[in-house]
Amino acid sequence: MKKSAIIAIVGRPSAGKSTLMNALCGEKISIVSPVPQTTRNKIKGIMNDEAGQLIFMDTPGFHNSERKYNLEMRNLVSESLSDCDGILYVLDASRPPGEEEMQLIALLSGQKAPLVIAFNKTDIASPERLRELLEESPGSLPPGMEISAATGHGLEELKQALFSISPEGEALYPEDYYTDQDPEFRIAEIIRERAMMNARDELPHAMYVEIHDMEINEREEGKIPQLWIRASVVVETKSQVGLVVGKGGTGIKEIRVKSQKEIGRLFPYRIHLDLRVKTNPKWRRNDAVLRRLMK
Ligand SMILES: Nc1nc2c(ncn2[C@@H]2O[C@H](COP(=O)(O)OP(=O)(O)OP(=O)(O)O)[C@@H](O)[C@H]2O)c(=O)[nH]1
Repeated sequence: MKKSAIIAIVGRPSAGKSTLMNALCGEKISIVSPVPQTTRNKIKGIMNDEAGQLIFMDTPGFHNSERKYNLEMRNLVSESLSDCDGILYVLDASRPPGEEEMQLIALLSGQKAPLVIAFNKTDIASPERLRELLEESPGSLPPGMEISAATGHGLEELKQALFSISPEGEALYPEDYYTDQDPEFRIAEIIRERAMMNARDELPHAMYVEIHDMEINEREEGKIPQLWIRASVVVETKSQVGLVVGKGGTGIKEIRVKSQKEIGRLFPYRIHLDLRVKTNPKWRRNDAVLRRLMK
């Protein structure tokens, strides 16, 4: 009998959860960025294997902070843990463990779901300090496995460990599904990722993408139809608009052209992206916007 499980991925911001999920699922599902805390949503990646199907819920980066934005994140982490069959805890071997790591370990020690622990980034650092930390923790935690999401080291063993904690069952999704995200969401994520790559230091967290309109236009016989998208990069202040637009509009043009190309790889259409930049001051303190972004 095959296995079937929902696995929540937990770990500090930038531990490499998104990179790992992409490596395991073989498709670009959750956005990857060198800036911490880019995963705002509960995104599912689906891995099909001879042994069965694992559905990953990529939880947001866990942050020990009282700010409203981060509190919403923590609630999401706890929510994800309560409706899963197993938990994959990813630790970053290249960073010293801080207060956040201690809190996560405490949170995970109290969970009912079986746990697999992975020390990531072992291509650049040794996980010895993290190993000691787990051994010292009062809860009974399983030993960590050494992996590198970047090089693929240890990923086969990790898959086996995940299947070993998974219950038997029928696959929940057809095998050719790799994500259940809707196209609008994927498009917004691609544009957001592009915009973040272009942005400077403080900007990324102050930005989200809104899709206003999408339309498929049939063209002449024999030509692929056009997918027309109207979207905005939304920032908090006027000065940030300038940063995104860039000198003579070069910044926003680059975001538009590169996003268009990437969206074109996902959908069987010729893509036309109409992209603007607008402001929505203080959106990070606005409950309605936060709820929509975290749906
Ligand atoms: N050297 C090395 N770098 C890695 C590895 N895995 C991830 N990274 C890098 O670490 C950074 C953060 O990776 P992400 O996958 O975005 O991390 P995350 O845990 O999903 O981050 P949040 O979305 O903020 O929670 C990126 O620059 C990755 O390229 C690894 O195994 N080795």
